[in-house]
Amino acid sequence: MKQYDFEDTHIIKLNRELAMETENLQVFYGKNHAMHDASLQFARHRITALIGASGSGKSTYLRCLNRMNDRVANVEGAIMYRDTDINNKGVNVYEVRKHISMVFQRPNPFAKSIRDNITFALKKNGIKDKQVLNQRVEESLRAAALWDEVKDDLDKSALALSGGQAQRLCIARCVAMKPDVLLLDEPASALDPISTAKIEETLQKLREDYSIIIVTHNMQQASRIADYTAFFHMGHVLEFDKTSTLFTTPQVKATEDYISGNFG
Ligand SMILES: Nc1ncnc2c1ncn2[C@@H]1O[C@H](COP(=O)(O)OP(=O)(O)OP(=O)(O)O)[C@@H](O)[C@H]1O
Repeated sequence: MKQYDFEDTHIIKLNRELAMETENLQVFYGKNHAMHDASLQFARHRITALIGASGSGKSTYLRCLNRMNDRVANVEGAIMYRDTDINNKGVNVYEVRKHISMVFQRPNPFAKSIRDNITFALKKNGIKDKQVLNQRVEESLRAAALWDEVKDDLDKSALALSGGQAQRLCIARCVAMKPDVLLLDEPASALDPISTAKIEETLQKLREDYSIIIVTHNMQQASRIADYTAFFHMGHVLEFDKTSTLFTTPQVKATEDYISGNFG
């Protein structure tokens, strides 16, 4: 693999309302220093894509943002959300995840009905009123662009859905809890192009109400949907800019090589 200067970086600061930001985030898996000094800002109600080669640390970074790495890694530095450093060990992780919610690469619906997939967490959080629950089911399925396809099958098993529908159900399940930030780890990589297009459309609509951070291997996807893009390389964030700028006039050699396919 080509060697790049990790000091050669271009990270813009955002002059707008932030959803969250990290300051000097470091991640260690035992002795493996997997993320170095990552300082990034995420704009509110915008989509930010995290791109980079396999093993560059995108998922490691994303998982820190709602404390999913707690049991597997040592995470240092600040993760600021609404004036609170949520990397502080005293912070209630379950509360954090109500605000900052994660959708995984493989759709993972519960072996329950479509309706129960959505209402499960709501009920656990004390919402019992049937009318409120029904309303939340419809709202979140609509937000995830799934309502029209499943409205007559709400009591059927979620396991009968196609991969693309199941992934949109997982998005609806997150949205039902009304989080602030949605983290998505390659949500379309296991899906066919039509389902991928639906997910992209869904994310673009969701941007009106949510701040979205998405890991993707697919540079076309990043350029289609993301307002901002961060380029990761070997555990370093080397470039962060508006997506259109990063893809047309990258400032860092490693980014330029990566997006032009001249990498590795
Ligand atoms: N749970 C873990 N335990 C130990 N090491 C890990 C763990 N998860 C990731 N790593 C290591 O951290 C580094 C970054 O991996 P990570 O999965 O974050 O990269 P990535 O850019 O998301 O890759 P991919 O695109 O293949 O998912 C790699 O060296 C990987 O081996």
